[in-house]
Amino acid sequence: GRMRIDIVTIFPEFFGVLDVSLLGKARERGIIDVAVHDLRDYTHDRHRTVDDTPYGGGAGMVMRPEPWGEALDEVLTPDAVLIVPSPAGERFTQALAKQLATESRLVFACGRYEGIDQRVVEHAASVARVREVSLGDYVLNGGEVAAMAMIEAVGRLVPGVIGNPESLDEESHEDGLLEYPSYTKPAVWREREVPPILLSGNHGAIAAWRREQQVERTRRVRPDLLGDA
Ligand SMILES: COc1cccc(Cn2ccc3ccc(-c4cc(N)[nH]n4)cc32)c1
Repeated sequence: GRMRIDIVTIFPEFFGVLDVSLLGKARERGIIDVAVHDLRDYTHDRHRTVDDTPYGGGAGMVMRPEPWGEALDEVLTPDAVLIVPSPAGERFTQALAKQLATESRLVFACGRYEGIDQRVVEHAASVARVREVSLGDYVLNGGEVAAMAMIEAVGRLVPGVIGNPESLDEESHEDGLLEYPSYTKPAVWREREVPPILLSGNHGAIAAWRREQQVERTRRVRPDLLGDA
């Protein structure tokens, strides 16, 4: 397949849904191979312990380095990019998604508790490229939801996964602007009309109107994308 994705998590069942979604087709076509690994398979005690108390004190638990070391020894190859979802990571953006979509191998390390012993990331960086990535400025309970979102955002950009690739060109954040509003039949719905320009057949005027809608919507909702103050 064009891309291989390995996911290490204590909740492997969480990723079962990847079999049915859009990525399910990509997997059938052999474009994207996904393998999920249970971190507890890399523990050796009776209780399959993956966490312990934090050095220096503080609330919560930290994920032990040993199981992670053994799991990544198995899946992390030098050509891979290790993606570690984290509240303290760089922001995940469409630009990063596009960059990751060109990679042949991605490994996702999904943490829980208060995160993973930092030495795991430090060691991994001696083997492969490592990126700690945040989905946004809000706190999740673990990395699985973030990994799922990133896998979907990256997967859909891998050539052959999306049926009609031209739809990728016009979407939000593609040209740095939010997308224009979309309409379909009926022309009138609950006494609300579709903007007449869209029924005019004047494709130049329609393109101009759509661009204006993008700029206006971006200025209203996401002025930060315009570099405005
Ligand atoms: C301050 O609160 C926390 C501090 C540390 C860790 C956790 C919980 N947690 C564990 C692993 C993990 C991986 C990713 C994320 C995450 C990513 C984004 N964008 N939000 N949250 C959260 C995670 C909570």
